[in-house]
Amino acid sequence: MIPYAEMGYWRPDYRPKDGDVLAAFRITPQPGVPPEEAGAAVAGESSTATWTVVWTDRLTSHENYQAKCYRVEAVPGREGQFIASIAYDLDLFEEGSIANLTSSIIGNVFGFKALRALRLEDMRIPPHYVKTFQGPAHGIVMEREYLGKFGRPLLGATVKPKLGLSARNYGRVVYEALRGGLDFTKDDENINSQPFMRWRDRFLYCMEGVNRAVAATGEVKGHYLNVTAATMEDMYERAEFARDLGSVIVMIDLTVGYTAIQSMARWARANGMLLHLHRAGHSTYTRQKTHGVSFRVIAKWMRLAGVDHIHAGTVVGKLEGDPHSVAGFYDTLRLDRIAADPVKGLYFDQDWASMPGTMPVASGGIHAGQMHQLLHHLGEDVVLQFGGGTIGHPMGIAAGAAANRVALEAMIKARNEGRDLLAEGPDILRAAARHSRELEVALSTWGDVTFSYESTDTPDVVETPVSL
Ligand SMILES: O=C(COP(=O)(O)O)[C@H](O)[C@H](O)COP(=O)(O)O
Ligand SMILES: [Mg+2]
Repeated sequence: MIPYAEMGYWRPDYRPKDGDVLAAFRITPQPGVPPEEAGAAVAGESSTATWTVVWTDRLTSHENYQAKCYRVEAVPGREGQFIASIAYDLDLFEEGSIANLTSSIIGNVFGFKALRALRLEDMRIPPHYVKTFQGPAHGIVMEREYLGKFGRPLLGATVKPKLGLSARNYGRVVYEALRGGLDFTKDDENINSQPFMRWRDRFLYCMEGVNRAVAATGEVKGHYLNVTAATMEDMYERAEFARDLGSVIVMIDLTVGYTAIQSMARWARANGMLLHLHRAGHSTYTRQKTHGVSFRVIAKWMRLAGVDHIHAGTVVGKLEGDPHSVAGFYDTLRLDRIAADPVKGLYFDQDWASMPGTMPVASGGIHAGQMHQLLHHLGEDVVLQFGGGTIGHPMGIAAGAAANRVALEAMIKARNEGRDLLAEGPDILRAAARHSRELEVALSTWGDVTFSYESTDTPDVVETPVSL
């Protein structure tokens, strides 16, 4: 076997071009494999190479098409781990196709024997390639304009229990939560069209709940109707029915796959519907810190693919995610130009070339008592999604919704007055609760609930000095 480094995939002299796609891989070579050879192998296997030289290379502009590992650096404090920086010529990828991009970048290479583990930490998508994607069907600015809601995070709730409610009872939860003060309710990731509630019945009762809540409050409201299904034909049928019923938003799960997501994004733009993406399944490959794909890369791909919303972590809730890397995910989704920042796990500068932003959704074990932390960490352009933290309220669902709305508005007012949310947050909440029995009960029920139980996860903070 000819070493990949000798085949031209290790090129420490190479200077990336503006139009190159760049990737930062965390590599853990097998014992005895030099890190430069492991980096070259990743470059080779994710671009043109096979295990030996083939004569047909000479029929192509081979050197141009070879991905180039141009830097390998040891990760301080993590023995045996290195960051390999790899550049890919733009000609290697089909325009506007996440499927094609990923078949190269994460295609074969994660099973490669020369490596014990491999993690795709970040990518730089050059504006030349960004411009070939549709991007979010509408984006954050248009979403706010459609909804007429400005200056605060949006509020939502996932209907619980996840499975088993009949359509009529499900629609009652939607109505109660929306009339109580939320902007959105949401199907859970695994609600599709099961025997206990078929999709058409769910859509009808949910939209009845939405319409009654709109009439009662005078606000635009929505329910994310999950159109995830076995085939594109089924998804289109469900989405069209949602549109015909007057829904402002539909939802899909990450499990449907990249091509289906891009198709639904195109449909959502053509039909004036917001598109919500639940990242169901992502932790199977994002959570391990030495193998898999970082969620910041998934976030980047999904902004390109064209979703308006994506679940991106909460910092304080029940699910994994440290504050620095969650900040990196939110920046990736919302900002137009992002500077490399190793503390946030951002390895490269990223220029989105005015592609609209995707609204991050914070969901998973959050409640009104954390409102100061949520606003502090996550900012304003975010959907705060309280499932148990609405539907579990002792006074009922509408009361749970009201508690969240009062807590949010109190916190926005305090922020606008320049108060220190983290230091004064609990006092601000207690003061607001003097005028809101719903918030008072929410705080006494969940005020002490935190999910800071010892996590054995290594924080996903980047210790490497790598930046472009
Ligand atoms: O059902 C919920 C939250 O319910 P609850 O509010 O009752 O905890 C969402 O599916 C998860 O938050 C997904 O996680 P993530 O948003 O991290 O992808
Ligand atoms: Mg869920």
